Amino acid sequence: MERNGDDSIRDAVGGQEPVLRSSLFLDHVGEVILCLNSDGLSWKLVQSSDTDRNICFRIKLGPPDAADVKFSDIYAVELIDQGVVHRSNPSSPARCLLGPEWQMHRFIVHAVQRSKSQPSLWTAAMYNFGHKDPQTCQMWVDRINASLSREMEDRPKNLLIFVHPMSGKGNGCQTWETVAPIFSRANVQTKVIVTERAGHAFDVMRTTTDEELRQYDGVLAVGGDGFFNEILNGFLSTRLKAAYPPAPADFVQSVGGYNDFSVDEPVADTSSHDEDDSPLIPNNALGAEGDSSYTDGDLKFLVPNERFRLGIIPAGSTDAIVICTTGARDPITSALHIVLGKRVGLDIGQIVRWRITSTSKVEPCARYAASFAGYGFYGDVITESEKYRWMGPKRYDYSGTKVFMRHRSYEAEIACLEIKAQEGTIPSEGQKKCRRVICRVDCKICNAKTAGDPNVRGREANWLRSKGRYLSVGAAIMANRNERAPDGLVADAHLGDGFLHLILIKDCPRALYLLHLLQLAKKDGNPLNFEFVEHHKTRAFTFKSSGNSSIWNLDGEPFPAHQLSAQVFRRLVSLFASGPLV
Ligand SMILES: Nc1ncnc2c1ncn2[C@@H]1O[C@H](COP(=O)(O)OP(=O)(O)OP(=O)(O)O)[C@@H](O)[C@H]1O
Repeated sequence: MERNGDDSIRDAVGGQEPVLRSSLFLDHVGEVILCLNSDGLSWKLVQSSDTDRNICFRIKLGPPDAADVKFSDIYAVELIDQGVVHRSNPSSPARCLLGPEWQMHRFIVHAVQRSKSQPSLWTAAMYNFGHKDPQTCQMWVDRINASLSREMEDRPKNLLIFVHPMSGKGNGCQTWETVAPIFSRANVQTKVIVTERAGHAFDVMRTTTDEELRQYDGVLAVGGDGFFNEILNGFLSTRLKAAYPPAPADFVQSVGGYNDFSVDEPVADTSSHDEDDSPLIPNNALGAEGDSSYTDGDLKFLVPNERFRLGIIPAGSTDAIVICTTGARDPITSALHIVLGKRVGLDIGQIVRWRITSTSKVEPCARYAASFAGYGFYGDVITESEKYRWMGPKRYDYSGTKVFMRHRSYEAEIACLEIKAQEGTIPSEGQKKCRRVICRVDCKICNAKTAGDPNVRGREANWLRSKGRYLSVGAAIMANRNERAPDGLVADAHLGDGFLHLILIKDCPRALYLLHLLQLAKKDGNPLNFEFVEHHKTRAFTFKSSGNSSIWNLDGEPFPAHQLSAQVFRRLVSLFASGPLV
């Protein structure tokens, strides 16, 4: 059957009828038929592959003849000055087909391109189209912008940005300068604060009025996990109204006088976009009216708040939160997640210190952690590494080795809330057994509307207890993948399932502990499969040291605590990210 021009256009757009089409010139490709479809743009080279015009000595020249870009991946479109449009790729090693250059009126479509070998790694692609008629370019820009307006609803327009200049290798400002053009192209207004000292971002976040905060769609940290933790704590310290974590009766008695312990189910099932689809939030984190968003009239900013998101542009020494939430440790990838308005709900751990030392008086102090809380080895490494900040990221290797050689263990009492065995897992089809599922984009476990564990309520709560000498106690709120632990501390921990993973490493010979650490450092390793390792998936735990002083590590920052209790708030904050494509 004879094919006409419209058939080939329909082929180029996947069979659907385009809303608009024109013949334009695409830089480094040639003359293309550009189509505006309901979900994006597509184009096809005029008179292309049948004559193999852009294949020279079997070498493919330039971008593909036909391609498409979804509106959901386009973050900006702009008219630019009249200028050169190249016919084919001049940077190609084979330049035999390099045609003429044309002076044209032009517009650029800015979009995300995913790496084929590593889909979590995104680059900012530019498609430079030209036409001799400026009106045609203007019309395309207007039509694309009109189509993008539907996508824009969830994209940020105004952001508060904190830059830690000394983060990681000391290039926080440089990292921000690299990604700033992405924000200006996407028309995002930014207020940038370069921090002058530790605690600066915390103070600003804590003291910014709710009314002022409402002007922003979110707050970004250009820095590492510790810096993000500072912003998170400044944000939550005055805004989250929550009861203390649930605890066993003897623990409550030991810190006597505080009755505000939550023994209710710590999560409520509501959902994200309609009434039945807002974030899964702690009952006890709701405002007095039980409303989880802004209250009209009093301009109060209540948490959780789904519209308002936090974000991270990685510039730190570890960047585990970014790796777990975007799948890449790359500032450009993170910036693109942010301007495209990606969203993922993050579980947040609330850690309440009751006593700093065994002799100090009871003074509850709540802190929040997004990724990890650890004691023993982890607390010692962070304490030691603070002395060597000048070394940059290498300080962790140096301090880790020193602490490993010391091989100290600590006596402590730990209790964690028992959960039903199948909670947070997806039953395999046709099988009774539950399979382990790694958290990734559109994770079914994180999006599941579970009602929580009824056993958590009141007196039915069952506490599992452990007492002895430990090399470390770790509570992983997310997998904590990083360059030293490619699968993280707990490979199948989830970003938004409402659980943390408590890992108790009991005292054991140094050689065995080394085996555990080596498994952690290995891809597809099995660090939890040792007799001296106890692993509990839980919603809450308590800890009491038998020694005098002890240091915890919260998201990579030291936190002295002799006695503490902790709980997880399911999807308490929203982050500009979509989860990793692991
Ligand atoms: N201008 C500043 N000068 C000194 N310290 C700062 C400044 N701004 C922030 N800080 C502190 O530096 C600490 C560490 O920052 P950050 O997390 O960015 O770097 P990192 O420790 O190198 O990275 P990571 O946490 O990923 O290991 C934060 O807790 C923060 O309080």
